[in-house]
Amino acid sequence: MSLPIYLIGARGCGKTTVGQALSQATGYAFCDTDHYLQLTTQRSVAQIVAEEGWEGFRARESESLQAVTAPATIIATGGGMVLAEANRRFMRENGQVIWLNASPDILAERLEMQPEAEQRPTLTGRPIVEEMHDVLRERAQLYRQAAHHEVDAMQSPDRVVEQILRSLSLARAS
Ligand SMILES: Nc1ncnc2c1ncn2[C@@H]1O[C@H](COP(=O)(O)OP(=O)(O)O)[C@@H](O)[C@H]1O
Ligand SMILES: O=C(O)C1=C[C@@H](OP(=O)(O)O)[C@@H](O)[C@H](O)C1
Ligand SMILES: [Mg+2]
Repeated sequence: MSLPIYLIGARGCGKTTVGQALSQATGYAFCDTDHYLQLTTQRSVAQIVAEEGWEGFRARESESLQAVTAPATIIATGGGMVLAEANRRFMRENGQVIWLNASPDILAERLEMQPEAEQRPTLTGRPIVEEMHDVLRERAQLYRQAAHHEVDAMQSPDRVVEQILRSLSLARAS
């Protein structure tokens, strides 16, 4: 059975973009937990947070992780999926977990170019560069704990896909 592949990492590291390319390269299905929530609730992340708070969003996000998990599927998670210990354990136990790692300055640069504010309401109320520094300071250890493999996400999406495929085949060979 082909285990699901979970992509984790901060906002802007490319989980959605790389996930779609990896799906093309492998023939696996593609799912994005934020898109799943948008479809099933007919609301954006910003609307869910406005109506239910971040706590409500996090509960829905954890449910979406379980709902989209299936064999032979690439799953792009939201950047905060790793905050819950149960989600970190679930991903590690049910699939291969890949951390797309990029520096806070690169992440901020990408997010400034493509903010998608309805899907990415502010987490801290601080300017984006400071926010990404704060977020990685808090979460880097959680991404590291959850991941089976870490990949440099500051390369082109095609190179990131290649590196993921290499990590997975090396893992299978060892
Ligand atoms: N490897 C990459 N190199 C350059 N830009 C990228 C890369 N990956 C993603 N991007 C860009 O960064 C932005 C956020 O990408 P996205 O896939 O939505 O990230 P995430 O799902 O991790 O938040 C998009 O504008 C996307 O085109
Ligand atoms: O980092 C976070 O806490 C979040 C990241 C977003 O997803 P992306 O990482 O796909 O941007 C989305 O789930 C939500 O706005 C919360
Ligand atoms: Mg995304």
